[in-house]
Amino acid sequence: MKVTVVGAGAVGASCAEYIAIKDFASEVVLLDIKEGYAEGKAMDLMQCASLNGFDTKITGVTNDYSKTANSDICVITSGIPRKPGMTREELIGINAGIVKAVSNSLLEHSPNMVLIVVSNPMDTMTYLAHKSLNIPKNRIIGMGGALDSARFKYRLAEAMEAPISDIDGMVIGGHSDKGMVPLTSHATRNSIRVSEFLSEERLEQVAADTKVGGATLTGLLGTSAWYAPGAAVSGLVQAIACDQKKMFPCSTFLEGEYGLNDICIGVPVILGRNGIESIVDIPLSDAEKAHMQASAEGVKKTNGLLEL
Ligand SMILES: NC(=O)C1=CN([C@@H]2O[C@H](COP(=O)(O)OP(=O)(O)OC[C@H]3O[C@@H](n4cnc5c(N)ncnc54)[C@H](O)[C@@H]3O)[C@@H](O)[C@H]2O)C=CC1
Ligand SMILES: O=C([O-])CC(=O)C(=O)O
Repeated sequence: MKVTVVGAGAVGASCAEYIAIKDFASEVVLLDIKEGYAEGKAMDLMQCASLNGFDTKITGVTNDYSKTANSDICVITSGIPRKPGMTREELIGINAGIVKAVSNSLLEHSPNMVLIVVSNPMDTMTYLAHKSLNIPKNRIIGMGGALDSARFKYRLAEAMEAPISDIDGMVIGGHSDKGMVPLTSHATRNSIRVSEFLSEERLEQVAADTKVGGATLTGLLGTSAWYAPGAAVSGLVQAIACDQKKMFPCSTFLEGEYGLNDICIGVPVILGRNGIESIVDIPLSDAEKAHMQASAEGVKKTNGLLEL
């Protein structure tokens, strides 16, 4: 199983590290445009192998796509991250060109790849990949919901003073400060609805904190987060590589599902060897449906800025 990660920056390197530590891939190729950077990150990570006990071979290359040839899974993390006070949508001007060029180069060398798009604004970058590559939609996946759901569970556990392993919950919708739809009515602690433990006001606060999870970290760090993003990507890569048929909310091209068309946005999907094996239709409350609709309008507005 060969995995390529483009962008050896904060998220790309974190993702490569988690993939290696989980030890399910034979090879990870890190590619970056900055001379020597991916080679350096790969060497540093390989020097963790004997310490962390993995056999995954990590190599780094400077913009040489021939070394990515025949990858089963490719991940795009290349592009600029936001700074405090910015929205993800403001990154479109620089990142759209990068994502378009990188996704085309990847496809040229790995015609059967499953592609995971991470660069922001992620739903729009996933849509851009879908429009530019002309490959089956099940092979293009945007990562956002897996991370947002992890942050939702973190906030729920914090509010309940419970261990995170007790909590289950999911965030769908656009991966943006306003567009996320935390599915509070479906969230549970050991199968008991969270509304049994927390007041409506506290649950609203949990949802609000979840939605600005990325912005909060950007304010603290001066750039956006990388540990949980890297871990979330590695979870998707593992589900595909190991054909796990696990459910994650991911950005995928919709054709009528959830009443939406011609958009990539986060919905629950089953991930396996074919990428998106199926889209899962779950019942939403009227409020959740309205949030999803508003979220889709926001994503479509950003998509409108693309030169397709
Ligand atoms: N979807 C999600 O949940 C998340 C998305 N992100 C996004 O991921 C992206 C990367 O974030 P970081 O890793 O923190 O940024 P970073 O600046 O640490 O790394 C980005 C890397 O991309 C490289 N790069 C730029 N243009 C390239 C090209 N044409 N080809 C190959 N490499 C190129 C840069 O040299 C740099 O090393 C950002 O757009 C950020 O907003 C970050 C976290 C979560
Ligand atoms: O906040 C950002 O810009 C990066 C990101 O998407 C996240 O961490 O959720």
